[in-house]
Amino acid sequence: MHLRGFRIHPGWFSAEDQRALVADLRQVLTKAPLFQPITPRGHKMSVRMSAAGKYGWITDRKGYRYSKVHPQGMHWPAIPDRVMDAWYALANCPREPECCLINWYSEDARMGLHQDRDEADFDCPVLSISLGDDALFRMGNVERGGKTESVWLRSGDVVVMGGDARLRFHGVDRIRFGSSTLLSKGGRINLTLRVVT
Ligand SMILES: O=C(O)CCC(=O)C(=O)O
Ligand SMILES: [Fe+2]
Repeated sequence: MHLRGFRIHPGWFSAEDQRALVADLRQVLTKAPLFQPITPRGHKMSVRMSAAGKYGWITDRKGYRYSKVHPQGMHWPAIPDRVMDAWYALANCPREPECCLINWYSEDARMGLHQDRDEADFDCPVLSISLGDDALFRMGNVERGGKTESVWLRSGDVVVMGGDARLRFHGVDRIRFGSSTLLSKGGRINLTLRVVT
């Protein structure tokens, strides 16, 4: 995909680092369990979510927003150091991420085209880490509609979406269930690091 501000770092996390990262995330998820997000219109999203950091991104009947607390009321756990390392190495941004959103895709999960625009500072990129099964990622335009381009993201890949790519519509059409052995039950985890305020 040739788009200014969109960079894929294939296999940035080694197989060993990916396993360590999954162990880190298991710790996070015991403190902040995955939940089923509901859109403001009342539809269940097919991914399950949680977060680490000062803020998590949540959605329910009241709307999309960043929140300092999990839907069950607790604060979010700290962002694992291994995740922060990717930000320091690749984000090229003087600010620290305030949210590590965790999306868990089971066999039939997908994510419709959307913009990430609930953050205050669009000069900072969104950094995305893929773990587990391959995902067909689609990138569109700053407005809905028009031509899109797709790319398969694999376990260990890190994507930086900044500059011209920061406010483009994007989504995940599907995962290739069982394509990776990283997660014992299959599926995919995506982490996105965001500067929120
Ligand atoms: O799962 C992905 O690769 C993308 C996730 C995403 O776009 C988001 O969480 O806003
Ligand atoms: Fe997004």
